[in-house]
Amino acid sequence: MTSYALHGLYAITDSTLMPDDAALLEQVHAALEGGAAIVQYRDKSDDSARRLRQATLLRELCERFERPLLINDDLDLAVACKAHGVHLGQTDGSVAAARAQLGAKAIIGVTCHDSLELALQARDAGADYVAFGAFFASQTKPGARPAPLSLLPQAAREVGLPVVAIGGISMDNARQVIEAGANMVAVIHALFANADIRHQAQQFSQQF
Ligand SMILES: Cc1ncc(COP(=O)(O)OP(=O)(O)O)c(N)n1
Ligand SMILES: Cc1nc(C(=O)O)sc1CCOP(=O)(O)O
Ligand SMILES: [Mg+2]
Repeated sequence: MTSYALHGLYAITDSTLMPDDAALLEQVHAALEGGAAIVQYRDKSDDSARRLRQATLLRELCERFERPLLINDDLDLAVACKAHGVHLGQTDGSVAAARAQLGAKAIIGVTCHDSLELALQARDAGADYVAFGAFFASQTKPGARPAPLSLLPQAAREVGLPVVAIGGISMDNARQVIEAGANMVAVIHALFANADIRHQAQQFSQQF
């Protein structure tokens, strides 16, 4: 497996904004053309056939661009579709189990909310990046627990892993989290609800 840069725009799919396979592929294609560095397939449905089909299509698309596809929540799906990694929330399973299934070169990311302590635990468990948020009000996840910008310089100094900022990131505020220490911005609404996804991805990518 190629080794990928954990830096730049981290595009996360949304099944409401991309209701079918064609929309999903077209929108992610535009994000990749615009420079998205990482793609995450995030689908909360229980339609396992659709999830496997879409994740496999996305993995093939990402490979054409030499960018990694990560699967949200679901290690079994990551294995089944031969994804390049998995993103785990605090109740989505252990880094050790993901590493054992996906191998040494897989990218494993962990949600750490607003907690440096959780990030240090994720690092010690073998994570490849840590994600903090929500830094701003999120349309996708309105109830997300808020995280302060002051966490980012601390994490950049103390964790020693690439840091992702998530939650309400837009072109109006991306600069703030990057200047505070984020290596990647994870975006759903401000990217995929935009009429020109390719241009928006370019704009985000140029912030780095
Ligand atoms: C890059 C990134 N960061 C955070 C999350 C959120 O993960 P989690 O807390 O498990 O919440 P859900 O996304 O599963 O609702 C993420 N998916 N990606
Ligand atoms: C999936 C997710 N996790 C968050 C967290 O804070 O952990 S915020 C969030 C939603 C991100 O979407 P948008 O860019 O539309 O706000
Ligand atoms: Mg999760």
